[in-house]
Amino acid sequence: MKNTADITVLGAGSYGTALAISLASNGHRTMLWGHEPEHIENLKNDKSNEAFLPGIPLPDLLIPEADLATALAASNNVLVVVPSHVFGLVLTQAKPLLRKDSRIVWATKGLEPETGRLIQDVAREVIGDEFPLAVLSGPTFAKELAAGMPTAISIAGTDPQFTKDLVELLHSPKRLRVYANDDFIGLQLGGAVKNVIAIGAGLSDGIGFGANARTALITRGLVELTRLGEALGAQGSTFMGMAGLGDLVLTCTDNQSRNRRFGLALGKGCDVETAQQEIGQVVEGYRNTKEVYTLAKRLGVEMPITEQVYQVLYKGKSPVDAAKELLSREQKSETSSAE
Ligand SMILES: NC(=O)C1=CN([C@@H]2O[C@H](COP(=O)(O)OP(=O)(O)OC[C@H]3O[C@@H](n4cnc5c(N)ncnc54)[C@H](OP(=O)(O)O)[C@@H]3O)[C@@H](O)[C@H]2O)C=CC1
Ligand SMILES: O=C(CO)COP(=O)(O)O
Repeated sequence: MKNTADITVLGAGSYGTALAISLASNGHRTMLWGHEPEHIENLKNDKSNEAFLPGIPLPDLLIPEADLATALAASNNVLVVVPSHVFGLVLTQAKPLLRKDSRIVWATKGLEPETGRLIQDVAREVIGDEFPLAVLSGPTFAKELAAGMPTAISIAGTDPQFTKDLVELLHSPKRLRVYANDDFIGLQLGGAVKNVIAIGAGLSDGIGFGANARTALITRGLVELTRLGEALGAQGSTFMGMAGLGDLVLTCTDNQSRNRRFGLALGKGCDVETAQQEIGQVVEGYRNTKEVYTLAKRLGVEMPITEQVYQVLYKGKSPVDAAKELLSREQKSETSSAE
């Protein structure tokens, strides 16, 4: 009993801990693995994750664990919640320790660094084809989820039974509404692209533009996401749900979003490095911008907002010049898919 769990979470940062708290609060024995033994020791001693979610108690059914082999032996359900740039690395470390019946789900939002491939491609390359895969995504600030505030997410995967089991594990009639979705690609893409648009919304607000500009960015950002998604084989309707519109609205409008705060700081004149340091947690959108830009170029999909955010982050363009370029684009039909 001691070393078994209903689910193991890999990644003891803010979101991994929030999801582990949620699962344990639902009555499921949940092992939470983190790569820093000292951090895990602190979790055990403090019975909270003071570094990432200060003041929020860890339920008794949440078991912090520093040994990856022990964590992976404990359960066949493995929820990966590390930043996208280390997803492949963590899965490579996990591979020899996985059980034959392991099933892998991730809450990581992003694409593979440099190539812009979907996380599913990274997973398949590292662990092969035999393990069921799934993704969970949606508008979920870790702090609110951990505090038990009402939240909704979506889950999709390669194996309907795994998706169903994950919904059962995570769903709580009191706190967390979980929707099953059948668009595995769409759910992976939404979380990556919204990070880029959230930086764009932050840039706009940082410059001093208003609600009109922010809302136009959200709306046209949704068009960009849908266009890219459809080119990859996702369903356009997915992006009207939690992993598209839902997450875009959340992260473009609320300062809990690190991506939005990053954009805000740049819009006010801060440089990339200082802005990242001040935030102190992962700003996925910084890398995602390059990844989404690369993917869009490869597929020949036009994404003007992404292109301008890329120019600001990687080419030294000023946020004001990027805004001017977006505004001065040629006139066009709002609904034309041939833009
Ligand atoms: N926070 C949120 O509200 C949400 C986050 N997400 C997504 O969840 C993912 C994780 O983000 P989040 O938890 O917020 O990020 P944080 O920055 O809060 O935490 C990241 C965690 O990953 C750990 N980590 C870094 N490198 C490695 C590694 N090589 N092996 C193992 N662990 C490692 C970090 O450890 P260390 O501190 O030692 O570097 C840290 O504990 C991201 O893709 C994010 O987009 C999705 C929805 C909501
Ligand atoms: O993905 C998130 C909320 O759904 C978290 O957003 P940030 O990474 O911008 O903080």
